[in-house]
Amino acid sequence: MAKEVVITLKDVDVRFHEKNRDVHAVDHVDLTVERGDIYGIVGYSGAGKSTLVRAINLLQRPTSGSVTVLGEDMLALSPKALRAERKRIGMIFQHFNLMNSLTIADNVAFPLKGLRPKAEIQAKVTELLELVGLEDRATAFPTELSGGQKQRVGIARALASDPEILISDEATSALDPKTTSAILDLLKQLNEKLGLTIVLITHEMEAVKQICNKVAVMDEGAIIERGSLLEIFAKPQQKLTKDFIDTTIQLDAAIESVRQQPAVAHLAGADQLVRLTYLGASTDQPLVATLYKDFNVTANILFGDIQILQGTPFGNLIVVLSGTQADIEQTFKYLAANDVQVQHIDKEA
Ligand SMILES: Nc1ncnc2c1ncn2[C@@H]1O[C@H](COP(=O)(O)OP(=O)(O)OP(=O)(O)O)[C@@H](O)[C@H]1O
Repeated sequence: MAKEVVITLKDVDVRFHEKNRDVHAVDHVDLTVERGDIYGIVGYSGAGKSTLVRAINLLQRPTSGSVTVLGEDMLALSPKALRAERKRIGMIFQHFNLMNSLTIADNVAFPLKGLRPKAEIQAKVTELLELVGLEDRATAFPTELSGGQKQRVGIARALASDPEILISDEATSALDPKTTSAILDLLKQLNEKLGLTIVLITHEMEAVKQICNKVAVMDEGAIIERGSLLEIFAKPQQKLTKDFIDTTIQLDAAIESVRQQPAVAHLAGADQLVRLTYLGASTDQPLVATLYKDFNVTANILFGDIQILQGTPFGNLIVVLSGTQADIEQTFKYLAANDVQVQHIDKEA
């Protein structure tokens, strides 16, 4: 059964006119998000990610295009109806945006103030603080908390009105890697437990890799590539996408150190230094064994990295292939037929 679409952006364009420059921040973007997705939007600073996601709840009105969220044509709503609709779309930010003069409990209660009876709000706040693991910090103030704890408060506050969608705008960018990972785990739990749909914008492919099921890559206001996480990691088409993926395996550093190894300095005859990338059932050992058994080509593994993406192995090997030129060519054909990507690496930088 097709999943319910909860966000549809059609031909969304955002332009800013400033005194000395015109900025085309979002360039005719189409985007479809289904219920239960954790949709990552990755791109460098200035790519237009924030502007794009702010168009979802109309914090940023598009210059043109249409925005449909949870069945509502957002641009057609009255100010009152838009306020109500925004309650269904929570948002968390890089710098948490907490009020330092209020306790943690009051920060979380803030969006509900005056909308529900006090006792009900109190019960809701207790429930939310439990959900994010901060039940014992209700009376503390934001300045007494670590960055990770502050983001947990941000998440609890964003969930106060029981939104169906959560927009995360670089929510882990100010956090160290361990805390980032814990916050991402929390988002994943909330996605599973509450059925929350999440749109996560980030400049870190590592964050996308950890929890997203879909990803779009943004550059200069446009989405240049998109697909399921596995599709994108298995067969990235654009150079920028490949660069982002390579950051998750620290490939540049690996190539650098591989180039120092004697096996590379003394490559013989037809020997080739290549990177093999594969996703799925084939693992490095059968692959390497097959190359030898069927093609007489040995693969000397100089670097190996295997990660599990949504339960599927994603492998990257840097190997020296040794054999006759003809055998190596047969090997490349075999690898291509088996969906193993081959990338040649120069032995010198
Ligand atoms: N209100 C605004 N007025 C003028 N220009 C803006 C405005 N908001 C964003 N821009 C410009 O639009 C472009 C895209 O910015 P945006 O913040 O959406 O990018 P981003 O990918 O989210 O980057 P970052 O992570 O640095 O925020 C940038 O050139 C930015 O300077």
